[in-house]
Amino acid sequence: MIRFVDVHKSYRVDGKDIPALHPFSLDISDGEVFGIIGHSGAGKSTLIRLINLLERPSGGRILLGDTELTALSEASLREQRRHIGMIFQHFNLLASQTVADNVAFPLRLAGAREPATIRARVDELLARVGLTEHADKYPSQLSGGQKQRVGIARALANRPSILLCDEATSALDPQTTASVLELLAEINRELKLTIVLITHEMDVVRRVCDRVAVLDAGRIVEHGAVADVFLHPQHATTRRFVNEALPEEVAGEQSLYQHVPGRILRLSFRGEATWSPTLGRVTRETGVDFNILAGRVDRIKDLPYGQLTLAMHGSGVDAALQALRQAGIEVEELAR
Ligand SMILES: Nc1ncnc2c1ncn2[C@@H]1O[C@H](COP(=O)(O)OP(=O)(O)OP(=O)(O)O)[C@@H](O)[C@H]1O
Repeated sequence: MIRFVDVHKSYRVDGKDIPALHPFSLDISDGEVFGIIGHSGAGKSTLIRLINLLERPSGGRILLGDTELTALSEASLREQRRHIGMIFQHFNLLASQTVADNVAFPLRLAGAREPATIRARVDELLARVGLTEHADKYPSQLSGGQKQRVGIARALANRPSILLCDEATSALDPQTTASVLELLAEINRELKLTIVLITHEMDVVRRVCDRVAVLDAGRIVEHGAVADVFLHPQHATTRRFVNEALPEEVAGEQSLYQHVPGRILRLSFRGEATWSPTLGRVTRETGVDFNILAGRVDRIKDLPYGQLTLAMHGSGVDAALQALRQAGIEVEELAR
């Protein structure tokens, strides 16, 4: 468990303390993928760098399990940091060293000396990230996605229990982003390590995170399970992020439907409800008619979900909405 207790952080600029993170408390559970999303300047990098005390908090306590990081000596803190790996937006690889040597670097730093032992561990790590063939290349000979895979192998070298990802896919194209996120999800599943990632893209959160915190101007304005936050965003900032990840019709842009007759509804299906023919059954039973204005069926991590925007007609609409809700479908009325 990573635990923040009444933590806050200010930076001293021109003799004045400027708050970057207002006081907050937050728990991140072992083995989860936790996303922190926010616009530029919201405080994401500050927050993630507090976890390994690359930034020291101005107040409050940070704990890893039972260990209070904020109370440790420099030597003990160095030891604790071995349990925390980190990957970066711009990879931060050593340009003059081969892929294998980049991955070996933290092993040597931690005291490994035996070449055969180092080589065996590097081979294992490169196999995990799919770069066995590239061991003797230099970073300049790799694509962005391959560089980030080297970064991941390097971060895993000393078997950390926490992996911090600082905008790890922001410099990558969508397809490469998807494959790096898939690798992170696999690592989380198989090695059971906790992943904390910061991003400004809701789609990254949707694909890999279990829970998310939304940061806005140094405050956590919303946090919870990704499915809850994604399907029912409460705060204006969260809504903007979610809507960026959706076609505007599904996002429920009300102006789009001003001239559409009927009651405009958005239905959200989660899990098994996504696959059952509830809408057909309910409309038949209540005698209502509907037309589909927009829709999307996708996944939030491993959870299938669907969102449909409909116009519904007929005297049985209220009964239909009640039956849909009873069947576990979430219904919002956008306009009537
Ligand atoms: N070393 C520093 N000295 C002074 N101010 C800083 C320092 N680092 C960050 N800040 C300020 O703290 C606030 C939060 O910055 P932070 O980098 O944590 O945000 P962010 O959400 O990660 O932004 P970005 O996505 O642009 O990296 C900003 O106003 C920033 O200018």
